[in-house]
Amino acid sequence: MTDETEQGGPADAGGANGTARAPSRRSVIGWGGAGLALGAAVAGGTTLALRATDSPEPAGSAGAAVPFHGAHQAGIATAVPDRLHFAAFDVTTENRAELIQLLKDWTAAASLMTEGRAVGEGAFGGVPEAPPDDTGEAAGLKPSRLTLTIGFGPSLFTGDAKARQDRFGLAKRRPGALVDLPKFPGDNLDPARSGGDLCVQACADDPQVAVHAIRNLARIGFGRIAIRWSQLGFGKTSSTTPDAQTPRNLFGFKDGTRNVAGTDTAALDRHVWVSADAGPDWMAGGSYLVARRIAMRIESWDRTSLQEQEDVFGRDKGEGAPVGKAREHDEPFLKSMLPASHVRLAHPDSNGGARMLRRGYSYTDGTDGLGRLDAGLFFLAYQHDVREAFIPVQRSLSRSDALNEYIQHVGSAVFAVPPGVRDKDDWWGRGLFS
Ligand SMILES: C=CC1=C(C)c2cc3[nH]c(cc4nc(cc5[nH]c(cc1n2)c(C)c5CCC(=O)O)C(CCC(=O)O)=C4C)c(C)c3C=C
Ligand SMILES: [Fe+2]
Repeated sequence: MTDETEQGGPADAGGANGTARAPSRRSVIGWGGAGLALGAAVAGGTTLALRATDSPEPAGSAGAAVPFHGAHQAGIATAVPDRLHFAAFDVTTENRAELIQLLKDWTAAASLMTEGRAVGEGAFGGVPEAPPDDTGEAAGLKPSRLTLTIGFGPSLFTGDAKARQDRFGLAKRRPGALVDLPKFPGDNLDPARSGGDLCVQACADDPQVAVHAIRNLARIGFGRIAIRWSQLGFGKTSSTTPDAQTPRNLFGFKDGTRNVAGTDTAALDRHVWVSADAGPDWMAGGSYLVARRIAMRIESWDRTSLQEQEDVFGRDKGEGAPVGKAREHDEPFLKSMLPASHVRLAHPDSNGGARMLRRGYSYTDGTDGLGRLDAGLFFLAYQHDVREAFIPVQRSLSRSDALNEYIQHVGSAVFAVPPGVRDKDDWWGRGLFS
């Protein structure tokens, strides 16, 4: 497992999902302007030569690269960069071989982009008659700790919405844990912001790097997939690095205080990674992701007294300490909190020990027609089984949480997130299709 700090990871670049040094995209594209030279460099392992000629930033900087290959996909337990572009896709081809080829093409592109390299033969200097392989807007930008994480939605295993046939022969391979989420009280889900056959989570320090990654994957998939919905996020609301300062959500509270840490291998094994005996084989080392777009009623909240705000969460607003305690990381005493307080209801002791790794982001999409901020939390949580974590916790929150007066769930999706891509011969989803 990674041993990262919020600023980056170990100084060596070799470990699985650690943070590595990498060149700027401009320098690679400069080399790769000769097209074939870049292809050869990437395929033939002249990575070191490319790195040596560049002047990489120190490994701890925001410009560093996070290794793409490893036992687990990067973007789960790795440090959370500040920007997100999340996309859910519908698979439009009905052809299994085309879907497999897409996943191979995506893997190759993702591996390059996370290293700070351009897709294929780059954005410039190629054949004038053809569109360039890369769209170019990330040229000259650092890798920015870009992580790309793929997931497979329930609908991939059951066919398209109209016919419900088994398009890709995957029905028997659907994990028991990949259940459709139930409707919870208060849900006001927009189908146009929900579901998806595939998802890709792009996290990076630079929003342009994250957007470039999703844009290029969508472009590569043209004719085989179509974007169903996507979500931009900023200001991570939970970190996986407890030694760093806890970020604040749009209600002004520290969020992620008691999150699963990316360095806590025991908690990750127990609560986040799918174990080998849980089945199916192809999910061992993977995880299940729940994504919820949760609108936050900012104006109502801003007119609420400080006391009420603190009662809602069961923590104080400044320090983030639980009720009756002085420091943020003091152990909460649940009975001293109001029964409807968010932390009391969400705490593992109220949910049979259930935990999940949260790595959500704030979002704002301007204002609605009534002058209210269209803003909220894009909640992302990884767990080994949604039936044991998100579903029971959300069932309890949706019934009783005092926070419900100020929030509404408006989008929802669940995905099986396979284990990591082991090496350059491996590809996203190989286990599922083998
Ligand atoms: C179903 C899971 C959860 C949803 C949905 C959810 C929404 C949500 N949460 C906040 C703000 C905070 N949540 C905090 C703690 C917390 N929340 C969940 C789960 C869900 N939250 C858990 C499991 C926990 C940890 C409980 C514990 O172990 O004590 C906190 C407190 C700080 C912290 O520990 O992270 C805040 C603040 C918002 C605003 C929100 C929806 C918009
Ligand atoms: Fe919460």
